[in-house]
Amino acid sequence: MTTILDGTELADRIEADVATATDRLAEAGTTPGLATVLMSDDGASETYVSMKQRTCEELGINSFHHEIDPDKSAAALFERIDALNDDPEVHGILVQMPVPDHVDKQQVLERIDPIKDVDGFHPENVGRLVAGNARYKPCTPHGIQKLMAAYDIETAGKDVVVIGRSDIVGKPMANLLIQYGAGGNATTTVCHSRTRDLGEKTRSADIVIAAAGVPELVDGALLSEGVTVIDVGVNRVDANTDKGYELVGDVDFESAKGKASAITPVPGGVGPLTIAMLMHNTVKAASLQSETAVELP
Ligand SMILES: Nc1nc(=O)c2c([nH]1)NC[C@@H]1CN(c3ccc(C(=O)N[C@@H](CCC(=O)O)C(=O)O)cc3)C=[N+]21
Repeated sequence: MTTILDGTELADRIEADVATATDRLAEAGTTPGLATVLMSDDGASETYVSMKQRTCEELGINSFHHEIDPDKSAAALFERIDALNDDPEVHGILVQMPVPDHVDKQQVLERIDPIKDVDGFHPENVGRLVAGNARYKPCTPHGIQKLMAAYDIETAGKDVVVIGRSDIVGKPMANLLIQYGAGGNATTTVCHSRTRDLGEKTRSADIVIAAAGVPELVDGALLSEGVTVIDVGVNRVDANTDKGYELVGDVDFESAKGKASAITPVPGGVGPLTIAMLMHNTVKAASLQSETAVELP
């Protein structure tokens, strides 16, 4: 029997608790606010940003959306970020990635006031995370930790293989996994496009976290019996559907399910948790900035 790890259900529960914390803060005079900034015409980015706005509204969080023409200069984006840094109603700022090639991503991340950096991508927050003193844990790795905890999937002493070394998922995920404490203490291997023999690594893993952005990279042949499989992929591949595409993970679900004791689906796995933890970080940001303590899930 393979357990399907239900991210949608857990995200709903986390969001209900975040909504309660939002109410407490609002009663104390601070309604949490999240600003999303989109500098892209990409359909997937538009979808994700609108999902974030909608979830804010459901939870009672103020949502402020800003679009910058992707043909504009980086200065246009920086000016907007500066204004949001100065806006007391905005507690969290998310600049949707990727930004256009002519905009230096690192400069964008460093421009955001670290206290408003609810993605946790500013070097100050990355440094805190690596030091074991995270302020805002990056949303996707944080969500994966919550999912494993909810299903009593132990990481301590386990062999975990992370596939992918992105700043958004792979690197922070590996950092959390090697830390002391709950959701950590794992023997962690980070694999990537230059890894010589991926299967050799993944077949000896207790937990495989696939975050390479390659559709169906991981199939049953790469896995051992009883493994836990976490699929971070959200790849849109052309298909004969209403939308003209189909959402495919980094894992070939059917063949992997044949080996796994537990596996996340796509959609309905990690994705919804990413959004839930963004809401969590936004309320934490409002709490820190208003110096009003609230209980968070
Ligand atoms: N600054 C920044 N922060 C991010 O957190 C960020 C980003 N940039 N750029 C892109 C990635 C991607 N991302 C997703 C969030 C939710 C789903 C999600 O909820 N997916 C649904 C399906 C959605 C659909 O139908 O397309 C699911 O998996 O069930 C997916 C992907 C956040 N990202």
